[in-house]
Formats: sequence, structure tokens, C-alpha cells
Amino acid sequence: MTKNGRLAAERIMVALDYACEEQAETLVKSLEGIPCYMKVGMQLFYSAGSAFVARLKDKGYNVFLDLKMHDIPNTVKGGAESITRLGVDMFNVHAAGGVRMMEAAREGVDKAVTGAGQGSKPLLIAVTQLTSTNQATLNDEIGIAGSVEDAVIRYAKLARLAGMAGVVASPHEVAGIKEACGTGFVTVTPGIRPAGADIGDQSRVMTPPEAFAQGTDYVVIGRPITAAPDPRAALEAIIASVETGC
Ligand SMILES: O=C(O)c1cc(=O)[nH]c(=O)n1[C@@H]1O[C@H](COP(=O)(O)O)[C@@H](O)[C@H]1O
Repeated sequence: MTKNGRLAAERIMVALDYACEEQAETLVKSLEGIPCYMKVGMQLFYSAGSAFVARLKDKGYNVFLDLKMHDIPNTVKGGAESITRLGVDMFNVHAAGGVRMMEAAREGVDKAVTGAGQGSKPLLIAVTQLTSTNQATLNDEIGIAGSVEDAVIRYAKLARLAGMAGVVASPHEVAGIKEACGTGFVTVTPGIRPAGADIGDQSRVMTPPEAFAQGTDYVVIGRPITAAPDPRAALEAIIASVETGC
């Protein structure tokens, strides 16, 4: 159990970043029986499409569709409506698209759920600053002044204002987000690396137990599981580390 009493596995989102559905199916099969959340990102969705999402739902998984929409409000509204009709449990937009764009995403969700047949609303969340972004990139390339944490919290406040259920950020910013936006504002945190694991292209990283100790609601973990020689053993070790807190 994690701090708020929910099973650790249910709060771990496995990033199925694969080139094709066969590879993703093999991974899903190897994790059978573990009630983790499944995250489908752009690489898999653009190749396998909505049929793969439907199969995950048929198997009973919670699904986070990570397509990070960032476009004009009308286009995002339409995209959100279509995504909601897929029956996913969570999806995201970029907070950098602004309040009006995020509100439009919400309108798209509402339109889909008030239409024929669709049941529950997906959690709509906004990406703040990508966990691959470091201080120098933020200031010198992207051109946003100030600390990464300030930039993340500014986006989180905009997301809350726009009626988002929460944000994607690194675990380093979770405490500040919860303080600024309330404990019920959901945090989804990638940039997770078990101790000693290769950081790769991530910048703002923490171990799974450290991330949960910060009060995060969900962690997103890809390569430490998918690139492991035995992905099931890797996920089980992560779950055990969260349950024991070390
Ligand atoms: O929205 C996301 O899921 C996301 C946001 C972010 O800021 N950073 C980030 O890494 N992600 C996703 O989280 C996953 C992290 O994968 P690994 O670095 O392999 O653990 C990838 O699927 C990313 O697309």
C-alpha cells in the first residue's frame, strides 16, 4: 500500500513505448495479473491505433492515452471529443496551449459524455514542463526565465483555472503543486528511475519510493521496465520498493 492506502501497482503507469502492437502485446502479456495502469503514447498509438486501446480496456486495464495535444482551441476540442469516445481513463494536453485551449479540451470531453452512449469522464490533465527539460534548456533555449519549479507551478495554476483534474510534472515539483493547487489536484510524474538505473534523456528524476514520498498520485515508468531483461521482475521489484519505502 502507498501513503494514501491504494495499491502501489494501481498507481504505477507503465509506458508502452513500442514501435508496434506485437511488442506491446508481449509486454502486456508478461505483466498479466498485475493491476498497473497502462500508458499508450504517440509511438504506439500512431502505429497500432485505437484498436489497441480497446483491447487494453477489454482486458480491464486503466488506460492513460498520452498524446499531449497542443493546437488551436477548436482543434483540441475536437481531438478531446474523439479521445473521450475511445473510453480511456486519462489523457493529456500541453498547458503551454493556454487556458482557453485547456477549457476547449474540457468542452470536448463534456460533448462526448453528454452524447449517446458514453459513460464516465476521463481525467483530463495538462503537461507542465517536460521532465527532460533542465534549467539551462528552460532559460536559454525555450526562453522562459526563472526556475523550472516556478514555471511548472505557473502552468499548474493555469491548468487548475482551466478546470483540469491535474498535471504531469516531475516528482521534484509535486509538493509545490499540491501546495498551490490543493491536495486533490492530481499529479502524474514521469522521470522515474530506480536507484542506479540509466537516466537516458530524462533530467528531473527520482526513484519510485522517493516520488511517492513526495505525495505524487501516479508515477509513469517506461524503459526501466520495458528495456529490462525481465520486465515483470523489474515491475515487481519497483512495486516492492514502493511498498517497503526503499
Ligand atoms: O506525459 C508524459 O507521460 C510525459 C511527460 C513528461 O514530462 N515526461 C515524460 O517522460 N513523459 C512520458 O513518460 C514516459 C517516460 O518513459 P521513461 O523515460 O522510459 O521512463 C514516456 O512515455 C514519456 O513520453
